[in-house]
Amino acid sequence: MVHDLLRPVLGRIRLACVLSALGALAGLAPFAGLVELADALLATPIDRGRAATVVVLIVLGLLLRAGFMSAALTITHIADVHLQAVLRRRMITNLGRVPLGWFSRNSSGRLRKTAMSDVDALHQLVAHHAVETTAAIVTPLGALAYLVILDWRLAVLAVATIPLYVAAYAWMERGSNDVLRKLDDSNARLSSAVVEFISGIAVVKTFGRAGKAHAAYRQAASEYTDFFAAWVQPMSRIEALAGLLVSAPVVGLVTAAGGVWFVGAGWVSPGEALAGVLLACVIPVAIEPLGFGALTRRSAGAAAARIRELLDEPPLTAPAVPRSPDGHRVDYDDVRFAYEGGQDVLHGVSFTCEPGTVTALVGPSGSGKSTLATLLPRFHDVTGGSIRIGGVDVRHVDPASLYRHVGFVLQDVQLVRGSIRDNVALGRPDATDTEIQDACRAAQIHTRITALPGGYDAVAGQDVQLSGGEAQRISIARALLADTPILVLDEATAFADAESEAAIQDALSRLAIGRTVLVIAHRLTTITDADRIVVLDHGRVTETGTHTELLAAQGHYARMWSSMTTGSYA
Ligand SMILES: Nc1ncnc2c1ncn2[C@@H]1O[C@H](COP(=O)(O)OP(=O)(O)OP(=O)(O)O)[C@@H](O)[C@H]1O
Repeated sequence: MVHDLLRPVLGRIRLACVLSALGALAGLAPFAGLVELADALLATPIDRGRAATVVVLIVLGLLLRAGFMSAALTITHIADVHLQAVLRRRMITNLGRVPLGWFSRNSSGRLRKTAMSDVDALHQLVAHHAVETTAAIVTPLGALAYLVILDWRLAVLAVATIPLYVAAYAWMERGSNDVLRKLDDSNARLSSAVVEFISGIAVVKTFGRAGKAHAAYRQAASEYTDFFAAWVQPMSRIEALAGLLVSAPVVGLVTAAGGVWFVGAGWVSPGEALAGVLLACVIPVAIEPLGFGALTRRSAGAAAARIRELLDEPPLTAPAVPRSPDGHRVDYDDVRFAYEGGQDVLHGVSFTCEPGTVTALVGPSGSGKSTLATLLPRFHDVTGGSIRIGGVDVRHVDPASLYRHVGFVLQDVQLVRGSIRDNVALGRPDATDTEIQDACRAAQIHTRITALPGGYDAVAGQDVQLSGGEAQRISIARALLADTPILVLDEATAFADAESEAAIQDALSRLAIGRTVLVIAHRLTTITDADRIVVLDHGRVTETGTHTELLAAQGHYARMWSSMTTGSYA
């Protein structure tokens, strides 16, 4: 999976690995040089010429190592920047094509994490991991090969303490899967206690249960700490001891003692024994990055999975030969729909919105009003039947041009990070200031904007925090300016202050003039003038007609109307 994501930079990473291997080998040259130097200095008389040449070669080796390594890291860092740009571009392109309903399921926090942190998590992998791992493998292998060439016994001596270290680690790791599973369980209990405590804090406090909720969190936290400490304390002692076995002083001491013995036995020269000691000390340090590498691979793997998921999100299907709607009549024809993996929430809904009329969807909470309305701008695609605009199935209209026909003002208004002017002009970036201001006047938000310190240049979310009602009026101004012939509106419910609500209703009425409007009605009082009311219940149309007709029919709507007067319509 990770490999697949790295494809655009694999060639560069491979080149960097070759350079890193060459750097690692060049880094061993000084050790070979030291053997030669020792031989030259211990010779009688001292071989000055050879010693000088060897010093030059040692310096050259060090310079080559630095040169190869920095070239390798430069290449991988450039590759990393390139890959980040490629991945972010691909993510944005794909997110621009996924159905809008996808964004309701996925929080912007999650998206931001993937686009920023997860892409960053690949940095270690691309910029450092391959280069450092190559060096970590080539350095000890090269060192051992060199020692074997000098004398195989030196190679054995150099790695003498490593089997003990591995044995200590294996002993420490025994049964760790079981322990890690228990640790995970304990961690999950702690996380859920934290989430419960934080997300429910308002309710918990209101009902005076803060102490109890806090106690549950404290208990989960102390269980986790106790368990972790019980597992980690003996391990850290063993780890410290095992670490000693591969530490430079211990390795140096063991190899020096062995070296003295080898020289005494006449197997190696003093210079060769010295190289054995030095290289034995280098090996544990050189292989250290291999341990971190596992961690890097694991976290990059998890990040890659999340990135992959975003990139693989299927786009909204686009027609091979797009068709243009003929007029603005909207037909729902036997529409069925089920959310992913769920049961049908709409069971064959049919009705028509005539051009220039207002159609209101009413029904109890959960009856499918929002689902039905948002199928028109293709937040999701129907699972059965069809929705047509001007006689053309919405799936046969080019997605980009669909939004020139259908606009929407929903309750969950998204303001982009930019000036108020940019936010209003989102659908028509070429709009003049006068047009923008006219739209804002009609949407009852102009006066509020001009009262802001920066006016139309104030940046939403930075210079100014707009209330839900204000943000909705901005989105109404946006829809007015975009001037789409068909509109999906979600009637305001959530705003406590009556003035703001009246302003929104007034703005919505202006917006509706002359368009084909489908409005999700949460209260019946606001839609008594609608040209047509479609009553939904459990995903089915139970009645349609005008307010007067439906009251006269004395059916579902009439019952809702009368219960509303007692305040029980949801
Ligand atoms: N994103 C979703 N994923 C799965 N099921 C969903 C989703 N959104 C809504 N539903 C389900 O679809 C059904 C219809 O919901 P919908 O929001 O369309 O009803 P509604 O009439 O608009 O309700 P309300 O007036 O409370 O907004 C409900 O059973 C709801 O649980």
